[in-house]
Amino acid sequence: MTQHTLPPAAASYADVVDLDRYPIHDLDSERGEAFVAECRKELAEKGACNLPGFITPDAVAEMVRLANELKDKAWTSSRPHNVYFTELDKTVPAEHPLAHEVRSVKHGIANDFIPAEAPLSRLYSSDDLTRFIAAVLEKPVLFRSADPLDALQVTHMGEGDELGWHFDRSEFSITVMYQPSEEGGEFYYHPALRSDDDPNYDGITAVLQGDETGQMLLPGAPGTLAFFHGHNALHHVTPVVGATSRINTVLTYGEHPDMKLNDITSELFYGRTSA
Ligand SMILES: O=C(O)CCC(=O)C(=O)O
Ligand SMILES: [Fe+2]
Repeated sequence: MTQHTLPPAAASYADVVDLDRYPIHDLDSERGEAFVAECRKELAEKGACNLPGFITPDAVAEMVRLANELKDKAWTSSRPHNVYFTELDKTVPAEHPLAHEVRSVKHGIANDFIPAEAPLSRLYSSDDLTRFIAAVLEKPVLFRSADPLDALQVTHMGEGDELGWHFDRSEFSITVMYQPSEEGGEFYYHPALRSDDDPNYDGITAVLQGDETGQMLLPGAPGTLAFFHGHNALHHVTPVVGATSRINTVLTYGEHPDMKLNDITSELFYGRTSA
């Protein structure tokens, strides 16, 4: 790896990350390497890696303030789907994962409404964060989203909103929690419930029927950054209870540059396309 970047005080995100605890600016040092190794170990063992207090309290507070200020810009997406986000298969029994529909409702504030100087926009645009994410995921290189709407978006979930059980289309996801709801809004997952070799329809059907065996809870305190293998871990967010919105961001990365949403997905999440 190349020697790089600025000392922490000069980094454009120095006020956003607790760099004493999480030295993403110093990955080539001994403590940086040890930190990455710990993250990899947790991700391998639990299917998720949870970094509480990653984002500083001031940066969290500013993101909550911005999210509330921009709330009326949010686009509501509420289309039912199956766990794979594929066309429902009418040839299988109704309880089969290919046919079973779940409910998801969320309100997304597109990247183009969020100021470039917002704490998370500054962090997301830094190469140090991209390098850190790639290092934990053991990728030689990763690219940030190039989508004008989807790059650094902020999601609100209000009372009654939820995300139904699903597998992510992407291999992994990275989330940043700003504000949990008072009750509900909890992220549960079943690590490695399927694999490339085994679709495990019976195991998925059991979860869809309410079986909680092997279920894990990803804690979501304000300021937490979490990695999870959402492609093989079935996961959901339970309905939000109470007047406090659950507010978070899903950070998007890919192995190719110029990554953009297709028009159908862009319309679904943001009510428009960027072209
Ligand atoms: O909001 C979360 O915690 C998870 C979001 C998620 O699962 C997704 O966007 O695919
Ligand atoms: Fe997901």
